[in-house]
Amino acid sequence: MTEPTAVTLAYEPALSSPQLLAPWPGLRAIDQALGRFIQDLNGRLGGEADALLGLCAALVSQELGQGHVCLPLSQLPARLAAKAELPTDWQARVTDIEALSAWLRAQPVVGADETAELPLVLARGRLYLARYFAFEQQLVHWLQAAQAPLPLTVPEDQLAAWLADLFAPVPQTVLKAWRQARGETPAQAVIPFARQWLDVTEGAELDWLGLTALLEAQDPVRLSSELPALLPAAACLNWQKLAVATALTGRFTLISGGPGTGKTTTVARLLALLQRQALTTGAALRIRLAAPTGKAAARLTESLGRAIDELAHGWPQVCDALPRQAATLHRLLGALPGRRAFRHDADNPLVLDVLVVDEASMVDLPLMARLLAALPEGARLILLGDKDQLSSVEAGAVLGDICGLSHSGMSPEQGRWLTRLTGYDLAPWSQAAGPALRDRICLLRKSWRFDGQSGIGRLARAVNLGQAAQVAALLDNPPADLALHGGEDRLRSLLAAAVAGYRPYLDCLAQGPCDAQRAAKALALFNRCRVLCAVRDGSWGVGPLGQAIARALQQAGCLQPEGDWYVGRPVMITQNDHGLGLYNGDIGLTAFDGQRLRVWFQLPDGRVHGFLPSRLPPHESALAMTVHKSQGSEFDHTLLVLPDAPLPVLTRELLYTGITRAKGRLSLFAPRPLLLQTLGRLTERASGLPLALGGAG
Ligand SMILES: Nc1ncnc2c1ncn2[C@@H]1O[C@H](COP(=O)(O)OP(=O)(O)OP(=O)(O)O)[C@@H](O)[C@H]1O
Repeated sequence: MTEPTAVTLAYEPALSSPQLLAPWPGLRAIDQALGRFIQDLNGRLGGEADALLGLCAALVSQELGQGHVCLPLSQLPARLAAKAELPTDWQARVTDIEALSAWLRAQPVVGADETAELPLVLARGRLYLARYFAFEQQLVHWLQAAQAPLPLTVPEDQLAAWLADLFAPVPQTVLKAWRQARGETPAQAVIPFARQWLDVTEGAELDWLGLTALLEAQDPVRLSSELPALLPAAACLNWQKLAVATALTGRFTLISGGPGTGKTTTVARLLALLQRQALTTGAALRIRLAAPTGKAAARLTESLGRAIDELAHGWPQVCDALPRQAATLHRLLGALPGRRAFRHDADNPLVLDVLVVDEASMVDLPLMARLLAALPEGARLILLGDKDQLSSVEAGAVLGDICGLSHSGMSPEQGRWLTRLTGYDLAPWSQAAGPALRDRICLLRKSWRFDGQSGIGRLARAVNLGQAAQVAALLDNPPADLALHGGEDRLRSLLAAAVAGYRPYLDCLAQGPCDAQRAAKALALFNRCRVLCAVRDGSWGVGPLGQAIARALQQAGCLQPEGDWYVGRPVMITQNDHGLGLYNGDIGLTAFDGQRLRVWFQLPDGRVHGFLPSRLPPHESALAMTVHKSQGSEFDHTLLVLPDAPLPVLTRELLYTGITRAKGRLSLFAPRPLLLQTLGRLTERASGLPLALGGAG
């Protein structure tokens, strides 16, 4: 997103009405031009070329530049109040929202929906550029149609048995985990253990002595046969299992969860169940996997492949019929050079029965609308993502908007159906009133990756909930996997940590001429550590820090930066190149192949390929990258850097996204007060989607 600059909004003097506006902070040249165009057009269409209308249009355009889909009219008075020199009657014209709506509706350039083919749309109390309203409507219509339940093709009790099989605890795994968890006092360890590993709900009354004895016996056969009697289904709850059951009955399923909550594990089981159902009654389903970036597609390929392998022993034929290769959304849809449209659209739909899209929080409104348009009639869509991460770079917060509908729990009918399938007691999670779409949303709530002692997991949760006291306690007394460098010498600490973290990949590249195998190893080593910045500009931004790190690596003798291209330079692609198969966000390493320098990338199909630097699409150095660009990636050691003063981009979502990129260790380089202040800043993106889908506006 480009930083807005202050410009003067001046309207064509030939037109009537107040022509002014003196410098209006934050409006870009493009916003100003659009405002002027719409104001003029209104005059030409027989209305009044009113500067207030021009300003409204300019503000909508400005909002889009900041990720909002529309301008809620209720926000106009506050916007105008921020400005002292206004025509005296303007404040009065915008404070009465009903009168303002009526006035806007009467303008020739303003339509009530996208069918009017006018540049602006006023709907849901919000002013839109018509194109964006059309995108939003497309989503609303598709999602509403997808709410209709799909008929089951195999009997319910058969599905319940398959589900139970998919989620049955693996005795060896449970017993191994128990050996690690039991400690000195098994009687005390059993309750937290049962909650973490056996899906027992909080407060459930069970035969704890009997369960402890069974676990202590360490007999897998006994565990399999005796566990069901000790653990009645009504005392258990597994959100992953509910997500799989949910996906059976609808065209649309959204699964959201933080890192390690089992989204991939769940989708592997879900696809297995859908495929088994299909194979029992007819032909196999055509399933496709996709993600917004090449990196995210490669991760999905890898992690889903692993999850399918884990299932394969029990469901071999079904697993053979599951896909293992994910593509980028742009490749799936068939990007056309230089155009926003895709080869696949409503007239040329994709050929598939089920589409899984991972990292869906990164998908913006226009791309989501184009994706839905390209889905064939009757196809199922499964979105995976983390609703608490940063929203897409471009306008919209589709995943977050839809997830917001789940605040009212599930409908009682849905609760009863899921109880029939799982035996769980879902009455506490059911609520009569609420939007229909909430039944298609599944939130995974338990992390399987970060154990209770993990500082990263605890910090991520506390940040996500805005719990300043817990965050402060963790920072003051950090567990082994967390470190805060908040003092004056934090740049020195950061450079030392970056040198230590990047040295292994540079050593690997220094061992000899680079081929695909060495490049793959170096890329894997580079992925172990990453410096992530909250901002692009300023001394703590990506550019200056990247240069400082390069100098520190040079002083340490592991990098010889000469000219633009040198061995060890990591670069990130900033613009898709479908011909080469390189996508925005892909990261490559420069290395000498014995004859010339090449930049080596891992492609979504797993191959590693070296490109001549001159052939690369637009790119930038990547010794430091922004948190935004890191979405969809994870690193063993994440070095997260905040600037030294508050900025609008510093939000809770940004902090959470940065923290959750860390798998094993997180080092924070930020003043402590700024970190705590950031917790209180939440991103809000204006959109009419929740209201249109029956949620709170
Ligand atoms: N129900 C489960 N029982 C046992 N282990 C599980 C379960 N669900 C997930 N795991 C384990 O937890 C880890 C994380 O799971 P998974 O990769 O599916 O999570 P994710 O939400 O997709 O993670 P990411 O944040 O990387 O997208 C994996 O090692 C997986 O095997």
